[in-house]
Amino acid sequence: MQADRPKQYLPLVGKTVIEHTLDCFLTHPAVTGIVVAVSEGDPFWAELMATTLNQYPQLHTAPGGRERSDSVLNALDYLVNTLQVAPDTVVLVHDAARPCLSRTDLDKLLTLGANEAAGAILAIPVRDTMKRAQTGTTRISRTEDRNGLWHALTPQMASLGLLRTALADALEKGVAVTDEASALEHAGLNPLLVEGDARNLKITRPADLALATFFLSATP
Ligand SMILES: Nc1ccn([C@@H]2O[C@H](COP(=O)(O)OP(=O)(O)OP(=O)(O)O)[C@@H](O)[C@H]2O)c(=O)n1
Ligand SMILES: C[C@](O)(CO)[C@H](O)COP(=O)(O)O
Repeated sequence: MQADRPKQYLPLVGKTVIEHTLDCFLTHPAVTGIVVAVSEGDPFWAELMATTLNQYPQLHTAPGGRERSDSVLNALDYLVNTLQVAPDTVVLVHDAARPCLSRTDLDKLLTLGANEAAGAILAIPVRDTMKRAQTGTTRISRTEDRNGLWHALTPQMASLGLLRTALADALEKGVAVTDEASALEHAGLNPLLVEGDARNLKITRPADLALATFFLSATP
């Protein structure tokens, strides 16, 4: 992001990226608690927790990890060990860098995923023609069949006990898990794909911040 601070603390339409991300969950009646995984001694998070976020008792902090999957496991451990949350409780894992999640998409996931023992995730079908590059080059090797290909988004939803066991097992075996569904897949499960809105983008490049500004300004 070429920025002077981690991207989740960059300003976006009147507050920080992470405050927008949290909004959707802080205001949802079905969300009884939120655990945010942050690096130890993160001064930006400490400042938010001491000011704008200090009015939310349902907000908790767990230690961040080296990779995304380590942070997620730490947050799940915190739910079990510190908050004593029951294993059959439904959890949603969401990227701090996705500040444009809509209430409509969150409700759709909660509704369609409610009876899914294998979990459910927001995703969008691939629309463009997909090219496979020759290894290590920018030259096309072939065109891939896009039928049945989806972009994985977040939130990703599963029961706490199931996800924690699957994630811990995958990490122990050195399996690359870039999202929660990967861990569930590794456990032999087939989570449900719930079609979401492409506006739920992940802030990765400066242009994404401009898009997020547009989406959040256009949506009341
Ligand atoms: N050690 C890490 C890395 C990432 N994340 C979470 O995973 C989300 C998605 O990761 P991404 O934004 O892709 O992470 P980066 O490593 O910052 O990648 P990028 O190069 O895309 O900016 C982040 O928003 C953050 O919520 C985390 O909790 N712990
Ligand atoms: C979880 C995720 O946002 C789904 O698209 C993505 O996998 C995060 O991966 P990254 O490797 O941390 O960018």
